[in-house]
Amino acid sequence: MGEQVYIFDTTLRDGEQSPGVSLNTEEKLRIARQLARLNVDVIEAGFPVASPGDFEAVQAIAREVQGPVICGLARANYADIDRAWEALKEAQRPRIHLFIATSDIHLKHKLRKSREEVLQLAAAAIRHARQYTSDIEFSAEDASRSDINYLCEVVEAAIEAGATVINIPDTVGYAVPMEFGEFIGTIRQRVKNIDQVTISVHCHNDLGLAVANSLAAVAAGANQVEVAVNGLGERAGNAALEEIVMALYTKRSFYRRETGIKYDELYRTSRMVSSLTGMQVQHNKAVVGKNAFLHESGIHQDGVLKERTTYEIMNPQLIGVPQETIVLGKHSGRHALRERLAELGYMMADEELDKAFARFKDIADRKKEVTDLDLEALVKNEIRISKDLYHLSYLHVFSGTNIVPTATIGLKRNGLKYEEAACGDGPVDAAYKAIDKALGGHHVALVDYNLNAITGGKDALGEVMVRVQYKDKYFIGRGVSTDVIEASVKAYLNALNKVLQEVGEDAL
Ligand SMILES: CC(=O)SCCNC(=O)CCNC(=O)[C@H](O)C(C)(C)COP(=O)(O)OP(=O)(O)OC[C@H]1O[C@@H](n2cnc3c(N)ncnc32)[C@H](O)[C@@H]1OP(=O)(O)O
Ligand SMILES: CC(C)C(=O)C(=O)O
Repeated sequence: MGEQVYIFDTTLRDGEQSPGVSLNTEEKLRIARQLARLNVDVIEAGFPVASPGDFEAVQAIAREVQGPVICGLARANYADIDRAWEALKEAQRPRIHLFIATSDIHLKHKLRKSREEVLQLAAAAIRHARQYTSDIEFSAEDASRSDINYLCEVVEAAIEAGATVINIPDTVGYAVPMEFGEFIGTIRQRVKNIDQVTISVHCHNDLGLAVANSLAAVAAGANQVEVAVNGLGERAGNAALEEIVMALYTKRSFYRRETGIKYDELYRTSRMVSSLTGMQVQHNKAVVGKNAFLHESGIHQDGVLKERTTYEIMNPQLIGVPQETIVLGKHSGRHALRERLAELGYMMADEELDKAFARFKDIADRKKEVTDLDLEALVKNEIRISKDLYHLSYLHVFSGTNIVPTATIGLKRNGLKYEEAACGDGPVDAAYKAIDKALGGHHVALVDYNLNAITGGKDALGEVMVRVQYKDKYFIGRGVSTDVIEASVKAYLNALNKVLQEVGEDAL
């Protein structure tokens, strides 16, 4: 096979810039460990100067995760670079990723600097970073809307100053494939010593072209692609890791390039990231969507039964889609549960498995068969790392036609009981108001409420996901039960517990 294309994963940095996504350090560590198992080449762990939480997560990943290069983002200024290095310095293979915009629109309105000033800033920042490490990536933000002559000048200066990876981002997803391929080709032709560095691309999906543009760049000679699991990222997201990897593999006779990715970890990684970020994967999403390997119509089913490849260009087993050979129900034990959860991407410590097992048995008593979707719903809360302060002791709700919905709630915290009652527009509203009163009021706003039936049938589990906001931070809470009011209460309490765990009593 041909030359390698390096997979640079930015789920933990640009991916976390998805509106509404906020991961804590433990959750980021879990994702980073899984990315290492997937064998990505680079993990962009965060933007250390952005917040103490970001710094802590990058430092924890740099200390623990071996194998991939661990990268931290910094603007082209010394304070950002010093902070990034402080977080990265214990990594086995650290990389500082510096960026500054090169398009006139960004220079004029955002940076308020001349072309010459930006070129000098970029070069000085790279020289400053070089004192810490020889692995320096430089990104020309908004490259695809930059004047190509100026862009080539900046890239040349960046290489001269010591950058070892040159990243050409399509920051606002403005490029189209043929144009972007030619753009990369021009940079390769014009820039002195470009063959001495890795050429990277970072494409956004504003026009739905992030994957197509990245592949066009690979065909034109780029050898690093920046991606995020499930296509997460700012606005419409980044190029989806699983789509790039499987396109390069499936069309290897065309691209003649390879990645080091362990394909059978792809599905697991997608599930884990979806659970931890709360960003659901759309059913018809390529490669990892629920429908990606389902065949609905008769002619297709007939074809697949005769020969799978009539309608499948990828083998679901290759990417680790679990094959359901064991039916989980009330007679199943811990081993079967652990195995199935691992197949779904949930590697559980013994204590977590015990909790999940107890919840599984509870549900299995009420449902004949516990499906993969039920299981995921059950364990999602177990793997969102948080220590609950308030626990639900009891819930009574009166609701119906022509009566005012009323809820009574009993909560426990450190052995103390908190009980309150409230009326509301509906039973969920009443229960939430009762919780708010029991906590003595708080400064957290409910911004999103979603109720899903996990599987069909009368005995379906209801999964409620809420998103709450405290200042500029979002927290996701989940609750699962065969009773949707109980699921709603659990979800809200789960979110409030997370706020309290991270922010402390100031939130009250
Ligand atoms: C394309 C991308 O995805 S870039 C990464 C985006 N990610 C983030 O922004 C992470 C979250 N951000 C944050 O927490 C904050 O924006 C911080 C902590 C990074 C900076 O906060 P603040 O210092 O308050 O600055 P603020 O964000 O309001 O403005 C950005 C400043 O950085 C400057 N700047 C922006 N990019 C760069 C750069 N690459 N190099 C140097 N300066 C830059 C802007 O011109 C502006 O400067 P000004 O204050 O002189 O006008
Ligand atoms: C920092 C750079 C690589 C970026 O995220 C972008 O340009 O979108």
